[in-house]
Amino acid sequence: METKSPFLSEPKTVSIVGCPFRGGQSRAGVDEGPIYLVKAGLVQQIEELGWKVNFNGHHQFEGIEQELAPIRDADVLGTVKNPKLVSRVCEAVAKTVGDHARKGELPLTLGGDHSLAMGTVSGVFSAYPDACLIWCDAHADINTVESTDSGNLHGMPVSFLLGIGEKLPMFEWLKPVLTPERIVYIGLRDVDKAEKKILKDNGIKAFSMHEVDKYGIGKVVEMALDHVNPKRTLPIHLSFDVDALDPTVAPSTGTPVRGGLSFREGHYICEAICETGLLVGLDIMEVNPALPNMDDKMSVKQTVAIGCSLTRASLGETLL
Ligand SMILES: NC(=[NH2+])NCCC[C@H](N)C(=O)O
Ligand SMILES: [Mn+2]
Ligand SMILES: [Mn+2]
Repeated sequence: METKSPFLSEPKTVSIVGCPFRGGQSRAGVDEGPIYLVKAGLVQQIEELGWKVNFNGHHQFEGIEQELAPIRDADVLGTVKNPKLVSRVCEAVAKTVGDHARKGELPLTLGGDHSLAMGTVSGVFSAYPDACLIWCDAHADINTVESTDSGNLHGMPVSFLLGIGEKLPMFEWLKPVLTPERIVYIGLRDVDKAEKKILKDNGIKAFSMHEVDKYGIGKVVEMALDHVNPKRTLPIHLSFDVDALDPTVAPSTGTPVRGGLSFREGHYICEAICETGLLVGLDIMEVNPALPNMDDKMSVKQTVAIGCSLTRASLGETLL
């Protein structure tokens, strides 16, 4: 770890924000993701790369969950599921992540489902308003309240961050911190029809698996950075949904889609972003240790290990 960050304080510190949360989607188990990642030794692995690590236990959302329990079954607005719960949790995450970022620490958020990115991106962009966002995912997660078929908020965080679509009253706290030219996608291959239109109408740059096949991952990451960060001066937030990887590589996730990134392609993205020296925020999302089924311990081990190795690659682990 020789490079000195223009943004982070010394000694370089990672603050882990463990988010055992699943309210943005319907499959049980994704709330166990952060617990498994830490149990696999992630704290020590990051320390071995030369970082100071803050981790004081996972975020406790019980207070919020209990307080909202009486409205639990009624927490639906139109088609949108759990909007009050997701909003309250993301608001808390935004505050925690923002506080770490303002102190010059690098917040590492362990999901939990990808709705949490409303919190992580809000938090990081409150500290770095000119930051850019690199979103690695099979999905665009840019459905709006109007366009969603599933009603799951983990399919909508990007539209909320951009401030497009109908604004739900409980998300009053969430400011549109993101602009369309400051986000770029890598790995897309399961984008809803309405989402394709949103991407097009807003001129949002995306490198799908088609572009990864066509140009190779090296060129794709270079083009993605050229788009959001042409002079390589702006802070970078990387939000990595493990379903960006092929299901043969990362099987334990809620919405797997075949034809994804290889093991190396996924890690290359993290390594190349690390090499810029501009990373200020990182999310590792959608690791679900209850999938594909309770008996498949090998798949869980493999996916948790990849959550850890993607993190290490983002934080300076090199092959040589
Ligand atoms: N973070 C995720 N895994 N998102 C999957 C979203 C799938 C689908 N587009 C939806 O809106 O529900
Ligand atoms: Mn996804
Ligand atoms: Mn996602």
